[in-house]
Amino acid sequence: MTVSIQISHDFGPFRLDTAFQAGPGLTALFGRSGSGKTTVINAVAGLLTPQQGNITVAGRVLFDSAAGINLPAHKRRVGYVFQDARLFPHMTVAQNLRYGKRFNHRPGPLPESEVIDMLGIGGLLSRRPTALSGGEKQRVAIGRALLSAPDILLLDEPLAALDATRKDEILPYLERLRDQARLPILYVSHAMTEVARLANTLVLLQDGTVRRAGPVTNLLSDPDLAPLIGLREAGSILTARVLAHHDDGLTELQTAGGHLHLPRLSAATGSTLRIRIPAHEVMLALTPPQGISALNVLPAVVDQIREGSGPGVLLRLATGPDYILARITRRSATALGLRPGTRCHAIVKSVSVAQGDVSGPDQSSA
Ligand SMILES: Nc1ncnc2c1ncn2[C@@H]1O[C@H](COP(=O)(O)OP(=O)(O)OP(=O)(O)O)[C@@H](O)[C@H]1O
Repeated sequence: MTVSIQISHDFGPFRLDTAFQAGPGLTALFGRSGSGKTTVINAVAGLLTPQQGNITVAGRVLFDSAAGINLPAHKRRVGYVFQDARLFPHMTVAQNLRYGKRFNHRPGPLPESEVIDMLGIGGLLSRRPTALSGGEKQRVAIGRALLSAPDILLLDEPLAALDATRKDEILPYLERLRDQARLPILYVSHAMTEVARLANTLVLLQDGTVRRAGPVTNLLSDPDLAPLIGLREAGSILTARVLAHHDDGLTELQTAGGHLHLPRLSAATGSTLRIRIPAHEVMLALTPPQGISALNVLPAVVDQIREGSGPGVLLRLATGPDYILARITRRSATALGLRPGTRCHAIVKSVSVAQGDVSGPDQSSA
């Protein structure tokens, strides 16, 4: 494993007791405010010395309390990007980027020209930070971190200070970073939409401990974890391939469980996409629905049912080898007689789309 973390620290009222491993690609640390996400990445960066534990990144031991190893922050080879970009205001973008290279003589994961290209900051090089939007500042901060030749990137809610439009603007750059940077990324967030779009691996933190860690697809389709993720945000992600762009303005996607039709997408035929199906956007029918306007109906088998204390139930449905989550009322589940093994049809009312495979290009060989 590329990253291995096992740390304990007692702050008095709050105790962190966290262990997880992460492979290449983007690992999201997700949890409510105060669950310990920033404390974990501060420990990796060397900004906090845990009372006990060990941290290894790309084969280098950064911290091992038993062996008395505690590398200082500047020797850890971490690139840290904070919520606010923290660029040097008196320097141009080019000088800020070069600053990243100042303290190391090793080649970075990507050459400078590729970093500039990947982050789309070539046109900004002579500007000062005051002349940049929030999203542009964050892209420069990521570039500066990458050029310091890190073994790992730590991103602490890099979109938190941006409005919705700026967030949408920067997300495709983060997808490219995930797919092209060739180094592990720990990404702190409490926004499930970002996590679903970007993560390969998910670490769910609750009160300082890891509730679950694993591939994002598995965790997001687990009904037992939905209350922790947030019932309104619950939903599964799948990989889909663009099959065709039709003349009537629809794009046809192939998932392992069947075909979906969405309003025209710009992605090329044959490309792979990551799609998210929110649980509350799925309806169920026992027979193939007829006479309805919904285009997207997948044959499914009920795999798991989770009842909560409210009026809703969560169902995990197998659609081929994939799983999707559906949230319907307990009354409907009873009326339809749903139980594990029931064959049904999932009517998918809306789907959101992002670039990239759910497993990530690096994970296939992991
Ligand atoms: N130096 C410290 N001294 C005492 N308590 C601390 C210290 N650093 C963090 N904590 C406590 O540890 C807990 C976890 O904080 P942390 O910032 O890691 O949470 P988080 O999940 O990143 O939250 P948020 O999403 O709000 O940023 C909090 O209760 C915080 O008050």
